[in-house]
Order: sequence, then structure tokens, then C-alpha cells
Amino acid sequence: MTPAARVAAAIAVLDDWRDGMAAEQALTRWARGARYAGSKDRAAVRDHVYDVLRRAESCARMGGGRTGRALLLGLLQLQGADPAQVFTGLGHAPPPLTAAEAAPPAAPPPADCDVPAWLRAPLAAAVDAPDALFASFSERAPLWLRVNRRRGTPAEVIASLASDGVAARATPLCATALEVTEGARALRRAAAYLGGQVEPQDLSVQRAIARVDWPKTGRILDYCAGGGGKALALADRSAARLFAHDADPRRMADLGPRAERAGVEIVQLATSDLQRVGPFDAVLCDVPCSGSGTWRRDPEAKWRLTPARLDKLKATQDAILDAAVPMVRPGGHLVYMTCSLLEVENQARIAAFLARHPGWALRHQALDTPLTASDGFFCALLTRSE
Ligand SMILES: C[S@@+](CC[C@H](N)C(=O)[O-])C[C@H]1O[C@@H](n2cnc3c(N)ncnc32)[C@H](O)[C@@H]1O
Repeated sequence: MTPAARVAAAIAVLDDWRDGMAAEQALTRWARGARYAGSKDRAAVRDHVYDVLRRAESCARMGGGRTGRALLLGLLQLQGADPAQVFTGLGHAPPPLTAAEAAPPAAPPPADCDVPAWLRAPLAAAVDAPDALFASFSERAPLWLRVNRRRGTPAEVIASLASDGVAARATPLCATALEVTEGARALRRAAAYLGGQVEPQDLSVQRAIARVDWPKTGRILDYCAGGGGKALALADRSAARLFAHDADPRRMADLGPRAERAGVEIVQLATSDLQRVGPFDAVLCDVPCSGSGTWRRDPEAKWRLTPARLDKLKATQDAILDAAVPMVRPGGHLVYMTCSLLEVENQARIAAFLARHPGWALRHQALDTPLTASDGFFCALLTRSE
């Protein structure tokens, strides 16, 4: 596909999105009907779509509307490209620009227009430099890997990845984290990935896991395990026996193969097993949240979040913490994590928990943001009195 044909494809996908289809679904639908598109074409179309979703309001204002065509026109203007070179009508390119579309673009709108208005103040309160945070939401998130130290040192992993076309570098911010600087799309074919030496995991998540003083022995439960990313990272930090649970066990489908690749054992538990197997020395609750810390990766989420949905998430977070209490042995740890930047999902949930549960103490809580590490990620460690 030519670059202009990729833009035309992204316009069609964004029209479906504007009509209410989820972006992933719209991309899949387009790809099914575009058998001629190679992997580079699919990646380029996806990049255009996600670049728009991160800055949908800016693109609409620049492009003069909310159709896929207007959004892509706005994106090209924001990127400083010449839309007339793309909107040519030649081959599979989008039709030529109208006179109105060809007029010189306006100045770019302020970055905060791409943050829903009701969330600007609560997000600003989470950081020292709100404008820098809002600007960061327009950028693509870097890809971070976690080195599985059972399988190699960071230096060995960097060398192995390089031989498969993936450039990665270490960071002083976390001993296990590598940032992929080139060749991200080759990762899933790289020997280091297939051999369990690395797993994709954001830098901020790795820092949160590293901050907690996990029990070195005994038993740890990952209560909201999903695909098991946190449980796998924990296996690198503690010799405790690891257990995983999720209210929706189908979400743990990948955990078995991932654990096998990493060379670790994680026992999956059904909800009905918990009482019999517990209590645990530590219980990790990586709860459902707004995902406001990961909007660079999942920009659709910021346009979907509503005050009512946020209230429902807060109630779920409280209910999960309460359900975890009887699973922690006296003197044990309860670890609370979200990928949210919002105080109401983080510090406020911990304060409410402490008010409901005398006999628990807060040991530490910390928030990383795109300004201090990578994703927004919150972690609190609570301990139960003996
Ligand atoms: C943020 S995700 C967890 C991600 C996972 N820890 C990882 O690292 O990939 C939250 C998970 O909580 C699960 N969940 C939702 N309500 C729950 C509940 N009441 N009890 C346990 N798990 C729940 C969801 O099914 C979802 O998989």
C-alpha cells in the first residue's frame, strides 16, 4: 500500500469508530477485508488511528470536523505534513482537498483539549507539571521489557535481542527494565522472548513491584491476576509459593503458557478454593480501574470514562479490598495497585480502607507517572496487625 492508501484506510477505520465501533474491532474489520495489506501496512494504519485517538479533539478542531477524513486531515496538520501530498485522489489515495480543507491550518489547540474537561483538575492534582502530563498523553508510549533474571542478565538479554533486530537499553530507574528503542515489531519472534528471558511490562509497574518488601517465603496470592503479568514479576522477587485468582478465570488463559516460558510455577485457584487454601502471607490486588495511567496505549479509554463509571470502579475497588482482608494472615501484607493517576482511585481508596478496617497500617504508597517513569501506576502496601 502507498502511504496515501494507508491514510485512506485509517479514514475508513475512524469512520467506523465515530459510528460507535471499538477501534480494535474497526481495525480487525478493515484488515479482514484488506487481504492485500501486509504487516507493515496494518501497523501503519493502526498507528494513524491511534495517533488520532490520542489527540481526537485537537484533530477535530484542526481538521474542521469529526469524520474520519477531517480527523486525519487534522492529524497531518498537527504533524506538520502537507495534506495536499496525501489527499490527491490518485490510485487509492483519499479524494483531493476541497478549497476549505486546503486553507492554511489554524494554530494547534492547547494539549489539555485532549483530556476530557471533567478530568483535567483531578489529573492535574496528581503531578507537579500538569501541562507536561497532558502533553505526554499525545505521545506513543515506549515499549518496556522485564528481564527474567532466572533466564539471563540484562546485558545477555540486550545482546540476544540485538541479534534478532530488537534494540533495547537499560535504565537507572529499575534494574530489571529495558526500553525497546528499535525493532519493537520483531519482539515476538525474538529468541529472548520465545525463551522466556523477557516479558513486555511497563517500567512503572516494575518499579512498583520492586518497591514492595514481599515475603521471601510462604505463600502469595495474586487475587486479580488476569494474564498474570504481576504474578510473573513477583516470581523474580520472592521464593514464596505463588497463587493466582481472577473473578473471571478466562482472563487467566495465558498465564499457564507464560509461566512455562518463564520457568516458574503459579497455581491457579478458583474462587471456591480460596478459603480452603488461604490465608496467605501477602495478597496482591491489582484492581480494575480507569486506566488513566495508560491512556497513551489505550486512548479510547479516556473518551469512554464517565463520572458514573468512575463511581462504579471505586465501589469495585473497595469491595475487592474488603474481600481480600480475610485472606491475609495476621501480620501479613495487602498490596493495592492501579494503573490510574486519579487520587479517588488511589490514596482515597486506601484512606477509606483504613477507616473501615482498624488493625491495618499503611507502610507506604507511591505513584509513578509519565513524568517520573512511564505509565501512571499506583501501589500501596498495607499490613495487618498480628
Ligand atoms: C487490572 S486487571 C489485572 C491485570 C493483571 N494483574 C496483569 O498484571 O495482567 C483487573 C482484573 O481484576 C479482575 N476482577 C474484577 N473484579 C474482581 C473481583 N471482584 N475479584 C477478583 N478479580 C476481579 C478482572 O477480571 C481483571 O482481570
